[in-house]
Amino acid sequence: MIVEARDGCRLATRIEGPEGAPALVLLHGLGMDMTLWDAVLPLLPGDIRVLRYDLRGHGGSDVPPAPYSMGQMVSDAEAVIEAHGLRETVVAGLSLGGMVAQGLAVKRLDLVRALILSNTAAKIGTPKIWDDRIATIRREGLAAQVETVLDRWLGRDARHGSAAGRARRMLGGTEVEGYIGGCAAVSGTDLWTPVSGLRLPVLGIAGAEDRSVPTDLMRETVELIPGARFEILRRAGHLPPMERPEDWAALVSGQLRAIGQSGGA
Ligand SMILES: O=C(O)CC1=CCC(=O)O1
Repeated sequence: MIVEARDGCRLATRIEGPEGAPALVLLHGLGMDMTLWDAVLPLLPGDIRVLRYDLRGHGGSDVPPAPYSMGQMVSDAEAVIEAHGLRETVVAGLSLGGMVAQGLAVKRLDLVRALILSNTAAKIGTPKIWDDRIATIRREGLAAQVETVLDRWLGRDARHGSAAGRARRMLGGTEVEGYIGGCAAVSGTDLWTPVSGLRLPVLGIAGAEDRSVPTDLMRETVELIPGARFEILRRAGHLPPMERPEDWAALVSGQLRAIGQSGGA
């Protein structure tokens, strides 16, 4: 289903699972698309509804001219969740998607019952780092940067396996304008203060070999929220849902059960 955002940007969405069941919303990261979740979907409990979509500028969604703001991306998430008639969802976001998830919880707690934050933080990098990256991509194109990004994303085990091929396809399929738009959204985001005011169940999942969002950076964000649980996946980089789908899905399934969103299987 296509959902139109407030500014007319058309977002490609997909929903699966039993109607009326508690919902899990999946938000991918920069240079990715909703196929990030393909390997974990069959491993999640059968009694939840799973909604995923391609962020603006990514996958099958429209690619408006850069830059994009975090406000726009949070508003997109609101539009997608509301268009599917959902409330009180569990929102799981990875990297840029995790920033959108945090921003959504700050703005619309009625839509967010719990957060699963994967390989993300309240603030990632510095404006200088992102400005440099944007300038490089504008100059050289994204194709020239694919191997550099994959090197940052993937843990040692995944570099030569099937996950590398799938990650390369996602990144290679991303348009320069969409990637740069997403870089600008990350660059302009610092959720440190508002996230420290959040009170809801949170599971943080880091990859021990993540070179994009190191475990300590992620831990600092998770520790802002009292009671949050933090897990580090061994032998995983920035894309555990692709690199370690069984481990990532087991953590998420356990959390869904712990907060009463799933009865099991
Ligand atoms: O591409 C990267 O290096 C890491 C990243 C930061 C935000 C995001 O979504 O990806």
